[in-house]
Amino acid sequence: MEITLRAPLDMHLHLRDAEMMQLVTPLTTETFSGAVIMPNLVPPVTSLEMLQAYKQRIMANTEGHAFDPYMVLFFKDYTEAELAAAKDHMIGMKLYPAGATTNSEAGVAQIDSVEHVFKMMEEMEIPLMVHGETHGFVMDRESEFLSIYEHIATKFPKLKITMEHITTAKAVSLLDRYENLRATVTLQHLIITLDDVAGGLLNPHLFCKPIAKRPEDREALLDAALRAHPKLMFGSDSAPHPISKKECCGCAAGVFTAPLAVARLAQLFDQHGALENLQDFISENAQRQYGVKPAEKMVTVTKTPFEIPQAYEGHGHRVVPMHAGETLDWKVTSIT
Ligand SMILES: NC(=O)N[C@@H](CC(=O)O)C(=O)O
Ligand SMILES: [Zn+2]
Ligand SMILES: [Zn+2]
Repeated sequence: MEITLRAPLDMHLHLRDAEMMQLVTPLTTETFSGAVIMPNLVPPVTSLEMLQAYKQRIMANTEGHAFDPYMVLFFKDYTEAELAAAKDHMIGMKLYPAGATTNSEAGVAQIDSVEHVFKMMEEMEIPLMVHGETHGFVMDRESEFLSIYEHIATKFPKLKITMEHITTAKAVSLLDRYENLRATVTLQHLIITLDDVAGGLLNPHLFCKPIAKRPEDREALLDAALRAHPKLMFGSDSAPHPISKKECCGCAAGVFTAPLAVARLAQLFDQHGALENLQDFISENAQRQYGVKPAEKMVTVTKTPFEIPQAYEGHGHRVVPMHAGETLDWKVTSIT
């Protein structure tokens, strides 16, 4: 059994910089036609110059694969002139509540203090992407943030807002209530719950922000993905960290899934008899939501064993993927 996917897109991806970027970039550009490149570098991508230089560094590491990096500016209080200059070079701006996740210290402390930026973005048709978590109790952070999404969506009805990496049933239900809200969902949040992270022996390689939630949340996310809800897009949130930052005390948040994402999604959709909806979930929904026309790429995935390595190594780094050492039932077998 096999399926051929046209132009897979990853609408939420961390490629990092320097040696780590050199190691992980080809692992995405091989199987994806395009990806939304998150700007939480150190320091974050906060100017057109930084964004263009970062794009060039990425393009120097695609190993010749056809690939479009959809660049993103780290949200801050920009002037109208700065936004106007950057607009055609980016797919949107990413808002991080200060301190909510990895490298977000330069994020926004008071969201109601930046509404004038939302206004400009709405007028200039610049999409807003959001890491939607409060600083509350870890399991409630996303739910508590939903009223902020509702407030922004209502006050700025023409602003397109992406709820990044949603993890709760309540977030799924917002998609049908607000025209201008859409969302990405990761691979891991369709598969795991908090039990897989911390219910037995602690698994640092499944620790990410937002933390995986309850079985009923996973069910709602999976149901929406399997029926390719038109406002839900695949965004891996593949977030590599060096092994020394994961297997340690004070583990960094982030799950590395880029090299297995397409194969694992095919396995998941097949298990649930929904393979025919994978094309929409992994590409068409994003094309329609963002109006992007991705690079041509046909990726054939076959029901055949795929041994996931214990780690991906190179450029002085070692990164452990999700499902390390396991064998998947599906594998990418041809890319043209
Ligand atoms: N998801 C994560 O757990 N980590 C991401 C940041 C983010 O997307 O919140 C990272 O950059 O490592
Ligand atoms: Zn995030
Ligand atoms: Zn992320």
